[in-house]
Amino acid sequence: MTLAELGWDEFFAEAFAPFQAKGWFPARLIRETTINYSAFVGEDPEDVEEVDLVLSGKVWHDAGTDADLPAVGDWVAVELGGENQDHVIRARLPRKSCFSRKMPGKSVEEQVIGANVDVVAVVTDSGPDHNPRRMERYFTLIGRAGAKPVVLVNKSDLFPKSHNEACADELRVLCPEADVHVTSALNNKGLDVLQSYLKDGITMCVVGSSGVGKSTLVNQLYGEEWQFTDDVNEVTGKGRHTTTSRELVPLPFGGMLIDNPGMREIQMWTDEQTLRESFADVEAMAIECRFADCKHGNDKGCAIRAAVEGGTLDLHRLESFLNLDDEIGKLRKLAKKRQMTVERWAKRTHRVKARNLEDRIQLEKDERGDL
Ligand SMILES: Nc1nc2c(ncn2[C@@H]2O[C@H](COP(=O)(O)OP(=O)(O)OP(=O)(O)O)[C@@H](O)[C@H]2O)c(=O)[nH]1
Ligand SMILES: [Zn+2]
Repeated sequence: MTLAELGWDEFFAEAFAPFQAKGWFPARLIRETTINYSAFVGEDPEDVEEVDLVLSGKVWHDAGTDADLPAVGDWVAVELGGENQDHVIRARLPRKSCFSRKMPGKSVEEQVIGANVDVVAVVTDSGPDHNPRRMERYFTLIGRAGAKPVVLVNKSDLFPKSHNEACADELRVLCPEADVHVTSALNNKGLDVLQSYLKDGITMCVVGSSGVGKSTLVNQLYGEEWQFTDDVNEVTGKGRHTTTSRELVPLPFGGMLIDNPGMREIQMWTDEQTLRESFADVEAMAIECRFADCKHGNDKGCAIRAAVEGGTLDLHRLESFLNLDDEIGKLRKLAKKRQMTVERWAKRTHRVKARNLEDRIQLEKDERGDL
């Protein structure tokens, strides 16, 4: 494989020029674990080689936030170590694009899902997963990343053609920049369009709710079972996935895919605003209630209760609406807990990553303010 096939171009070559003078090599990060990174290093630009890397204390130290740290998809400058020496990431090159999300809650902490991502494919279906509001959130993330949005309305075999098309049209209106395709990953139908995006040097992320068919699709593209496993847990009877690290995988016919467990979490993020928005229809009904302070209980002239009695509003939905404040409280707690876990995790990985002795010594010096 060549550097160019990995996406190396003039933009990165120019950014790399000062590091070349130091005898370092360009590399693209393909995997990130809690202890180190793996990358394809272009010591020979026409024949890259996979190596493990550690992060230099300087890069770690200079990173103002987690989002500044090298992430899967990043191009970095690497100093190759001799025998029994670590190969060290000396610098991260600027990103052309960065697919990231904000942590839920009030925090402004940014979490990088993949760096230098060209195309983000959102997998959904025209049935239970169809949710224009959630799709809007995806489109916002993708737009901010500077990537091309592609939507796959999957599981087309399960729904009538007209239904799939209506759903696709709705999404096209929602995001005119997006290419929307109807697919059936299970039957390998419509997936050939993806190959028109996956050219040499192009990196794609596949995101979407659990169970919409992302792994099925990726396996179809890859032509064989990739790192996704689908063993069925004997106790729960449910399939489970063993993908634990972030990974960039070159595809046999060109292009690359980034898989990232973080992407699987996107569908779980909800925030107060989304929760409120999802009850917009009920809130609109409340305007029709006779009294402005209607509690939608036994109050006279309550439009919401009338809707429940008339069968146009589900009772469960009304109950959830009445519990909205509770729900928001729970959400805030959850977001806080999740954020604390992430922060703790990030601190730990920082420490572990600077495990290269020389870097640690430098780091301690830096921290003491020595020269
Ligand atoms: N009928 C039908 N079933 C599909 C299709 N694509 C995937 N499935 C099935 O949907 C189920 C979930 O598919 P996965 O590929 O594991 O879904 P996923 O998006 O990777 O799910 P997570 O790993 O939980 O995020 C499996 O039983 C698939 O066989 C499709 O196009 N049609
Ligand atoms: Zn009311």
